[in-house]
Amino acid sequence: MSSVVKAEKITKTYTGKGIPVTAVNEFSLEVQEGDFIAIAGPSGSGKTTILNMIGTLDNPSSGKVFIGNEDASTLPQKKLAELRLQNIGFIFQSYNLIPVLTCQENTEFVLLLQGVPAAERQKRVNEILEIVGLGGMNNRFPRELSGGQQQRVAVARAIVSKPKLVLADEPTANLDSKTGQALIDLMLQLNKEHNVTFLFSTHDSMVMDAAKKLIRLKDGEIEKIEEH
Ligand SMILES: Nc1ncnc2c1ncn2[C@@H]1O[C@H](COP(=O)(O)OP(=O)(O)OP(=O)(O)O)[C@@H](O)[C@H]1O
Repeated sequence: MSSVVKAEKITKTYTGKGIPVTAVNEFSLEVQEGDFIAIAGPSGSGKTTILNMIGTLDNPSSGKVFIGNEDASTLPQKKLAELRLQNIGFIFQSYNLIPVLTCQENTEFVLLLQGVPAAERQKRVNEILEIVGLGGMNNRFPRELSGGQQQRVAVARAIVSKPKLVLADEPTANLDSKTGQALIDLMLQLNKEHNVTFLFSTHDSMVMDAAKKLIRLKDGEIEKIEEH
């Protein structure tokens, strides 16, 4: 199995005005193709900080992140942005849909950035909206969708470019338990049938139960790893 991303003893220390805060301390993880991993821990334990560093949205204070075999710290910004665009899909807790764009436009945004031609974009968007259960809703705006449907658009947008890895920061946090379970089932299906690799942060016991590997975090450090 090949390594999708690897974190090697990544540490993040925030040095604001007061005392420096070490949010994450020497966290290491290798994510392999096909993994379905959750990072769980109390509020403030460093989950989001870890995902941001693994997604190369934020730099570690020390330690290294590898995307495939590339050491992210040695790459120029432009190359890093390209590598991120080609390899990683993001699902944020707050959906982060663009309100003035329709489902179709929100979903195809990454494909536009990748220079995929219009006909191919249309085909892929239709396919993916069907997969996430939003077939035919291409022209709806986010405000015309429920929270669960908006989260599905966020999932569609994250997977439409067929990234190697999807990073999902508390994807079920704003959903009721039924909608949350449906979203987990969808991600499990994508993992099984389309070999999409997932790394979550979560407080949600349903996500923890679904995870094949569960990393319990405490005060920025790994407390325990459970394999299911
Ligand atoms: N930009 C920042 N500046 C200073 N401290 C920060 C910053 N971002 C996060 N922190 C601190 O780092 C620690 C870890 O935060 P992080 O958001 O990663 O936790 P989390 O586990 O994702 O929490 P939650 O479950 O509440 O989202 C917290 O103590 C937080 O206050």
